[in-house]
Amino acid sequence: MPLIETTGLRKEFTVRRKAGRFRRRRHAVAAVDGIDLAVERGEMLGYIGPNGAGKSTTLKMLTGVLSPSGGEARVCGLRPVAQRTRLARRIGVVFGQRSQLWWDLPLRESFRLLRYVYRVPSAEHAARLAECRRLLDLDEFLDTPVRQLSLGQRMRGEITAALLHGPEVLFLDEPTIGLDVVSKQAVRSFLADLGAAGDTTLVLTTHDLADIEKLCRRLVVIDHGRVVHDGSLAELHARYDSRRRVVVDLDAPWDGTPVPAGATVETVAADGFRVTFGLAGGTAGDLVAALAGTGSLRDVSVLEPDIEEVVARLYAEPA
Ligand SMILES: Nc1ncnc2c1ncn2[C@@H]1O[C@H](COP(=O)(O)OP(=O)(O)OP(=O)(O)O)[C@@H](O)[C@H]1O
Repeated sequence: MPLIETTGLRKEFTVRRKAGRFRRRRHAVAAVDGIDLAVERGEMLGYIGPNGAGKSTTLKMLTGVLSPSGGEARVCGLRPVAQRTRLARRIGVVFGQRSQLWWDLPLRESFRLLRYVYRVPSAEHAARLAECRRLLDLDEFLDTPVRQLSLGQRMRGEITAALLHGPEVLFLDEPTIGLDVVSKQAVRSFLADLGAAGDTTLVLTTHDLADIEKLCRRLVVIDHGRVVHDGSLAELHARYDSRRRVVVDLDAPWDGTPVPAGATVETVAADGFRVTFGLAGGTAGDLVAALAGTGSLRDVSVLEPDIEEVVARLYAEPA
């Protein structure tokens, strides 16, 4: 049975819109418009989409913060709103905008209090905390009040706080937003290792494409509250015919040597000494072997398809 399952999940908000000079009329707007989703244990799911697509609203319904207007959701076999307290013991939540730490207390004290909130056995709590301290480098600021932590330090604290009770699912809403390059990398590698260990199912929303590349084996893309893609990043590239590129530097200007099927010349630069090929099929090895036969091959680099390009194309498609 999937660990997370939704059928026809919907959320409508009522908004007031101008209707004439002084009048306002109420309108129902579907922020989430019929989402069917099944996530198996151990998956690392990227839940992405443009601004206002309905990502946070979905996560709020899955974590029991918001009641759906229609459809069904089950997380760990529980109904998120009706069984919110039981669910809280089985999931961890990291929402960039909201903190689960005590603002005036040192980080260490927040962690201690969370042990009582979730009634975690002392040895389990100590073991998980020790691991997070080591992997997320917490020791330097463990005794600092939360209000004095930098954003990157606080995020590492939030992730630890969400994991101390050993949740089966970790929901993260924009976990790397606003972090500097070093903190981003620390958070990403930690989450990658956590996901790879296989015990924790990760669901994250992000606008950072590097998060997606590093963390999400499966991508669910939503737009206007509906799923517009569900599959791996590789499938997304295949759908948009993304190409790998091979850039070669030559000892003599390019003379139009025949290349294997699937390879096409995209650009010729540096007076013919640098050629970029697009690879729609075949391997970079076949192309390089063909070029090596000319005797003028000096250097080769292979560029993976550009995720930015493919996601921009996907977001630009009408829902
Ligand atoms: N409490 C609310 N009342 C009215 N409308 C809301 C409310 N919360 C969200 N919305 C609307 O629902 C839609 C989806 O919002 P949501 O926050 O889920 O999007 P998102 O995909 O998380 O966006 P972002 O990437 O910008 O965070 C938006 O049009 C938003 O304005």
